[in-house]
Amino acid sequence: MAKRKTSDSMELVLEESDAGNWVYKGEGAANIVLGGYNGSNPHFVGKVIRIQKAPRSKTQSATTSVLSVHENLLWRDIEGISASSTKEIVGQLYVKNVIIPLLGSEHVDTGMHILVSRQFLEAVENNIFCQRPAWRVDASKVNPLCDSALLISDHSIFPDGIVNVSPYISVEIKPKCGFLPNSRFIAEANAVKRTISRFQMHQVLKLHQGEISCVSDYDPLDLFSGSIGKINKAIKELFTTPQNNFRIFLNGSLISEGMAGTIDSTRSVAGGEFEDTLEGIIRADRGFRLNSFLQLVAETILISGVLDQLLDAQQLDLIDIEGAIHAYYNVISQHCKVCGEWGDSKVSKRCSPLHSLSLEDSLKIVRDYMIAATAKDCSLMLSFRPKMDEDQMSLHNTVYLESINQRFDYKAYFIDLDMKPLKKMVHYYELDQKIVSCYTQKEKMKYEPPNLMNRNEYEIIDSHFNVAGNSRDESMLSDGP
Ligand SMILES: O=P(O)(O)O[C@@H]1[C@@H](OP(=O)(O)O)[C@H](OP(=O)(O)O)[C@H](O)[C@H](OP(=O)(O)O)[C@H]1OP(=O)(O)O
Ligand SMILES: Nc1ncnc2c1ncn2[C@@H]1O[C@H](COP(=O)(O)OP(=O)(O)OP(=O)(O)O)[C@@H](O)[C@H]1O
Ligand SMILES: [Zn+2]
Repeated sequence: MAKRKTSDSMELVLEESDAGNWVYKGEGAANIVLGGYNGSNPHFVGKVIRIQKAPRSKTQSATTSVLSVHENLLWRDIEGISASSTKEIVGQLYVKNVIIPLLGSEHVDTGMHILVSRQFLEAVENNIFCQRPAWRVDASKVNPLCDSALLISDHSIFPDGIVNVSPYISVEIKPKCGFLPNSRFIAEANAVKRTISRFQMHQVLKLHQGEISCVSDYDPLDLFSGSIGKINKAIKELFTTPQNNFRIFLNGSLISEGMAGTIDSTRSVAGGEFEDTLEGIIRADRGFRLNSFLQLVAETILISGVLDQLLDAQQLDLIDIEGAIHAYYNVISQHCKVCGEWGDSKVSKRCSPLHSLSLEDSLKIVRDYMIAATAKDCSLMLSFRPKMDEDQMSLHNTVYLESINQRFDYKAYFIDLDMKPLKKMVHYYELDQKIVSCYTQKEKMKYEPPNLMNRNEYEIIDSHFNVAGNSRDESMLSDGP
């Protein structure tokens, strides 16, 4: 490992020979995460490194600027943002100045910027190839042209400096949007958005497009409800159909089978096997541990209140994408394509006042929408360790599970708090319309027997929703200006 002098500090540089000290931990659409460091540098113990990915379909260039002109305008109040030379630095400033004031510093880790050599990235790419889900490999690779990465605490472990005598267990939950929109800019044809959660409707589109093989009964509205019964139900549903919304780690290693980034995981771990895993963590008889564990997760969500702030941040999306899209066109000073398509209709008339807003007001609407988008897509990591000595002082919060009379230390951290690219606004609008219209069509089919339906209606859905091809567009993960 080398050290390189930068303008204001000495930074660590990860070289080719360091790659073997890290193991694959997981990935999302935009980043690959390595952990389990087994080298000799104490800076890296208990940490993960988060490395940008690049879509295979796009030629990468090292010279594109980090933020576009309009993004610089949108985020100009974040000190130092326009001078930031890498995505990681922009990301850190965003977390520090925008996200932490909303979610609190207790549950957020800004991480540290480190340098990585191209040889390090290429060696990582080779080393982790076999562990990555095939569909992620097809879509993207480690971006060989980024020269920095983010070093963050591994939130799936309990690093105390004390030798760990007791095992610990962590869950990662991607809660998604926990409220129903109530904006007057929602078209009447889309009124269903006011009563059914976006997650539930999106499941129908994902099923239709072949991204999942069965729909999940998880509903974010339950998870965010503040009612223990509903939170319990949400956690059970997440365990039953985890998809990419629920993962389990034992002593820092992923144990929920086949889930490392796969979107279609129908079951996390075999119930019986998991009962054995929980021995030594949950003080209950075999057969009762799983239920207690799921209860523990639900209780912790309730007593920690950690989702309350997240919900407030999500609700910065005040006027829904059907309103915010118009403010977006004001910000980029372009003719509004949505109003253009609606022509002289009722909807267009309802939304046209949005085009008379000042630039400042339009910027605020779009900024708040983008922040809410981050809050709707982040994940929560909850880690638990049984308290062996009830009287022992703890550095962590504790939770008491009455049903089994047992106390646990716990930690709660949000991960994946990335700034979303501004150009995604158009995608957000289009996806929203697709989700609602697919859901509405499918509901209609439920009540109208197929033989009475006009054949054209099926054709319209299939051509519109591209049944054969999976329409997930990972080109969005690298944002050009
Ligand atoms: O639009 P959504 O709700 O499908 O969310 C996307 C996620 O899909 P999913 O949670 O499976 O539905 C999607 O997750 P997956 O790739 O499906 O695991 C990403 O998190 C994506 O964000 P980004 O492009 O990496 O910044 C997410 O995009 P954003 O909407 O957060 O920008
Ligand atoms: N600080 C951390 N501690 C432990 N595990 C982590 C940490 N950060 C990320 N991970 C693991 O790596 C996976 C991918 O990370 P992350 O969600 O940040 O990727 P992403 O590409 O930004 O995701 P998305 O698809 O939502 O954009 C996570 O799902 C989690 O399992
Ligand atoms: Zn408009």
